[in-house]
Amino acid sequence: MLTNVEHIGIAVKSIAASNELFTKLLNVSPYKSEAVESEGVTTSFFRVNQTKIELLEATNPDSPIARFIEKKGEGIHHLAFEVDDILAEMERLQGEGFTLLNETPRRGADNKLVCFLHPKGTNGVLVELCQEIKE
Ligand SMILES: CC[C@H](C(=O)O)C(=O)SCCNC(=O)CCNC(=O)[C@H](O)C(C)(C)COP(=O)(O)OP(=O)(O)OC[C@H]1O[C@@H](n2cnc3c(N)ncnc32)[C@H](O)[C@@H]1OP(=O)(O)O
Ligand SMILES: [Co+2]
Repeated sequence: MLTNVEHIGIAVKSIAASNELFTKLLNVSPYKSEAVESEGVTTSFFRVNQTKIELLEATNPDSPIARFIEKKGEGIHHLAFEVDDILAEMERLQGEGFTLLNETPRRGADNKLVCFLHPKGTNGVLVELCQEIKE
C-alpha cells in the first residue's frame, strides 16, 4: 500500500549551488548528502515537516539525471511514494498494467529499497516506490 509522498526529486546541475538556493528557500539546511553510484547521482535531502526534497546531480553523462537535464533542463524529476511492502506493491502495479523499470527492488538513497515506474504509463510523471530498509 502507498502510505505517503516520501520525497519530491528535483534534477539540478550543481548540488552545491542548489543547496544554497534551497537552504534560503526552505529556511533549513540539508540533513543528508549521499551518492548512489548505481544511479549515477549524488543527492542532497531537505526536510520541511513531513515533506522531503531530494536534489539530484548527475555524476556521469549516462546518468538518468544528465539525460533529463539535457532534454528538459533542471526541474521536478520524480515523485516518490512510501510503501509498506515494495514487493507486494510492485506485483499489484504490474497487475494493473504499469511498467516497472526494475524487476527487483534496488538500493536507493536515504536507506530505502526503490523501484521506478515508466512515466509513459503514469501521465508523464516518473514515479518511485520507496520502502524503508529496517536494519
Ligand atoms: C535511487 C536513488 C534516488 C532515490 O530516491 O533513492 C533516486 O531517486 S535516483 C533518480 C534517478 N534514477 C532514475 O530516474 C531511474 C529511473 N529512470 C529511468 O529508468 C529513465 O530515466 C527513464 C526510463 C525514465 C527515461 O530514460 P531515458 O531518459 O534514457 O529515455 P528517454 O530520454 O528516451 O525518455 C523516454 C521518455 O520518458 C520521458 N522522461 C524521461 N525522464 C522523465 C522524467 N523524469 N519524468 C517524466 N518523463 C520523463 C522522456 O521525455 C521521453 O518521453 P518522450 O515523450 O519520448 O520525449
Ligand atoms: Co528519489
